[in-house]
Amino acid sequence: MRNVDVFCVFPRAVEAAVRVGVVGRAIERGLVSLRCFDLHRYSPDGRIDDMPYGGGPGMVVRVDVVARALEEVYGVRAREVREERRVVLTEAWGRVMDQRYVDEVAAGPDLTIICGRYGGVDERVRTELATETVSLGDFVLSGGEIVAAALADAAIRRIEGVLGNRESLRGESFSSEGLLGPPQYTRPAVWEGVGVPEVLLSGDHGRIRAWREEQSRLRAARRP
Ligand SMILES: C[S@@+](CC[C@H](N)C(=O)[O-])C[C@H]1O[C@@H](n2cnc3c(N)ncnc32)[C@H](O)[C@@H]1O
Repeated sequence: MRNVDVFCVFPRAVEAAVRVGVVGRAIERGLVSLRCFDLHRYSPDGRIDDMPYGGGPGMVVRVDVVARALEEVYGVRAREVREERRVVLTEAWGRVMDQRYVDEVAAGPDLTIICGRYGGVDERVRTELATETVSLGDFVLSGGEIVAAALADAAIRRIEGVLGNRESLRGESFSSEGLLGPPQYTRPAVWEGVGVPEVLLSGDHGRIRAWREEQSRLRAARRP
């Protein structure tokens, strides 16, 4: 994956969250691309939602608007986009994102994320246009923009060259089975009477490594 496209109602929200820090610099350097499209631009009448068939509260994002957006951006039939790209639809009940999924996305084809809003998205977006559904967790957000930003950030930082020092990926939470990132400390060495573990000040790299491994295991075992 080198290119990430997001289709949503609030593109600036995604841009603001992703174009910062290391990921923002990677985009500026052209290592990866991020484009965020406003679905309103692709509606023939300016409306991207309509009332649900069968009645009920909450408007539904229209499949024809999403399809037209995909067609205009990619220049192929909307159904064909998923033959070339991973097309992710954000859904509260979708596959819950974890590091394994993020790594799969980073190593896979270019990414398109379609964000829902309002009462949800016409089911035909899922069945006809998307390759998969993804969730940030078992709770309901107002829209998929936060999910898109989370997935884009997490996947882009796994791309070779994005982090100055790839070493920092090793030992990170979820990078190896049964381990979480160890506790970290920095100056001051004592803050309000609470000191840093002595081993970290010892300069003994073997002991420090062993302590960190042990802490990573403990943290995983005691995870709430
Ligand atoms: C208010 S929610 C709609 C919830 C929908 N009626 C349901 O019962 O699942 C609007 C949109 O936000 C997005 N969304 C909300 N929570 C999410 C989550 N936890 N993960 C991924 N997307 C979410 C989805 O795109 C959803 O269509």
